[in-house]
Formats: sequence, structure tokens, C-alpha cells
Amino acid sequence: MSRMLSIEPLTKEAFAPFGSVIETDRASMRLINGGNTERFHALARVDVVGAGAIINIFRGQPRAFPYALAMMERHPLGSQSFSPVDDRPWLVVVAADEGGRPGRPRVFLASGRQGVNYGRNVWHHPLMALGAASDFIVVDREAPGDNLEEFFYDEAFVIPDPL
Ligand SMILES: NC(=O)N[C@@H](O)C(=O)O
Ligand code: NI
Repeated sequence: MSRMLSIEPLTKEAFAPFGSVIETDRASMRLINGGNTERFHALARVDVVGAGAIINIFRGQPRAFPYALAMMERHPLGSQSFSPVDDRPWLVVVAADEGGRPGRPRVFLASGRQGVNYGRNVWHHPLMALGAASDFIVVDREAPGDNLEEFFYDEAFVIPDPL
């Protein structure tokens, strides 16, 4: 099978096995503040084991393409969410677990208005910004504890230029 990966649009349905998509949608909306504000409620849930959740900003430098995807990681003790600040598209790369290692990666193109919450212990690639340095609000787990597991493929996959 080819090592060249295809790129899919990010949808709630396609991403469901890996976590949640954080985006405004009518189904989750409730009016608050006397009708002044639309609350898009409970788009994702923070899942941390034995520690608190923290809110961070990650500033990712743009990745260069074609990109050799050699590794994946996961966080056994906590979920991790990324929400873009700059309204710029970015890439989300995840994989199913196959006997303790990631299977073939799936690559999703996220819009600048879509974030994701990786479920706890879900294989993913570290942040992949596109085009320019991009900020993301990241909610994940406060240390301590070994909350990072990395896996390196025998042969890299290739992500073509998504833009
Ligand atoms: N290491 C770190 O905090 N970042 C990664 O977890 C990531 O998914 O980008
Ligand atoms: Ni991570």
C-alpha cells in the first residue's frame, strides 16, 4: 500500500473515533445572557487523570510539504484540545490503535474555525500549522506523570501539500 496519505475534510462524523470537533453548530447552541450570546454548549469534554486541566497557547511554525510523517504520539493520562486563534487552516493527523501501536495515519484538513479534542490515549501527530506561524488555545493535562508516548514508524508516510 502506498505511503502517500490522502487528505480528508474534517467532519464530526469522520473524526468521531478519535475525539470531538470543536466548531459552532446549531444543535449545540443555546441562547444566554438575555439573548445577547449564543452558547455552543459542551462541544468536547476534558478528560484528565490524577491532575488538573490547564489552558495553554501553542504557537506552531508552519510545516513544509511534502511532509515526511515518521512518528505519532499519544497522551495516556489526558485528552488534548487545539483551537485555532488565527482563522487559518491546519492539519489534524490521527490513527487508530493497533495492538499498542498506531495504524495508518488519517489526515484531516481543518478550517481556521475548527478545533479538535483528541480523546485520552488517542494517537495523533504533534501540531501541524499551515502557511504561517499560528496560535492555538490548547487544553490538556497539568504534569506530573509520564503523559507522552511516542511511536516511530519503520518507514515514513508522506503528506502532500494540502493547500
Ligand atoms: N508536546 C506537546 O505538548 N505537544 C504535543 O502534545 C502536540 O500534540 O502538539
Ligand atoms: Ni499531543
